[in-house]
Amino acid sequence: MESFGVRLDRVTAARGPLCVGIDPHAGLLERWGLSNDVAGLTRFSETVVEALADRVAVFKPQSAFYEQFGSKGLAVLESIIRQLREAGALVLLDVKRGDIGSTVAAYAAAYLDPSSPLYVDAITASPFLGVGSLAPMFDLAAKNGGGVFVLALTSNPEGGSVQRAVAADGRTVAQTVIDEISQLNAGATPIGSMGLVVGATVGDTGHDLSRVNGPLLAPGLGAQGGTAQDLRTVFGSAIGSVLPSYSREVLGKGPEIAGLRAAADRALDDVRAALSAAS
Ligand SMILES: O=C(O)c1cc(=O)[nH]c(=O)n1[C@@H]1O[C@H](COP(=O)(O)O)[C@@H](O)[C@H]1O
Repeated sequence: MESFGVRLDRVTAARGPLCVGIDPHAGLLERWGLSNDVAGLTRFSETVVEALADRVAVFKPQSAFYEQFGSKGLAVLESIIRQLREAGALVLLDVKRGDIGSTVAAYAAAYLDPSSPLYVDAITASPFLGVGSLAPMFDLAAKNGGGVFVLALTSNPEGGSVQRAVAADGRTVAQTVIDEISQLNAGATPIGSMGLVVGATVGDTGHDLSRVNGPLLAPGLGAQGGTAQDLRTVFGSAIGSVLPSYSREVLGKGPEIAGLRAAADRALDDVRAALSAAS
């Protein structure tokens, strides 16, 4: 099986470096004229699939918005994961999982084992029980051509108090995460399969991202105030590995198919301009 890094490189070369988050907030459902229930969730999700599945490289459904409707919500999630993947996109499921190693192995089986109903190309993970506790995820991802995106410097204002705390060896917690993920990606070409999450809102991080050799997911664009121009400041020389991610900024332009497509095109134009200006 080809690695996630190889597959990501190919799909972003063909479709452009863009991730669209699928976050069916109650407020968005209302704006789209949909009910805040499973029927509304289904209609919303299928409209995003119809508008964008064949043109955007990566989709990041936010699991929480599906989980809140129980098994019926998860059935919708399973269905759109399948449709997005059949349309040639990669699915990065935003679940931010993390636990002790033996439990992490079960999360890995849930999302990164091809026989699972919720199998996806990659997931988000939380490293705050120790990056090493995520090893079963890294192992299963590597075995099956999957990816794991580990939180490093998140876009929310509260993140810094934990992530920028200085550990006993003088590095910040975030730099420790960055360094451990860098080791997992060492030597991979064209890019490794273990990613990091660094928010577009965090400014000049003061952290060294130069050796990650893996994809850098940048959420926080649009609704949270980050702009494509900010990416240069945040990522510096690592900007070539950035996967910019927009949710509400694109979804807010629905429910018309044309509106969603125009918003995704605009986002891609913005990030392309920012990434090429930097190279
Ligand atoms: O892991 C993430 O995707 C994530 C990390 C982070 O630091 N900040 C962040 O906003 N996210 C997610 O990215 C999405 C942002 O949505 P918008 O603000 O609408 O673009 C949400 O699903 C968040 O859960």
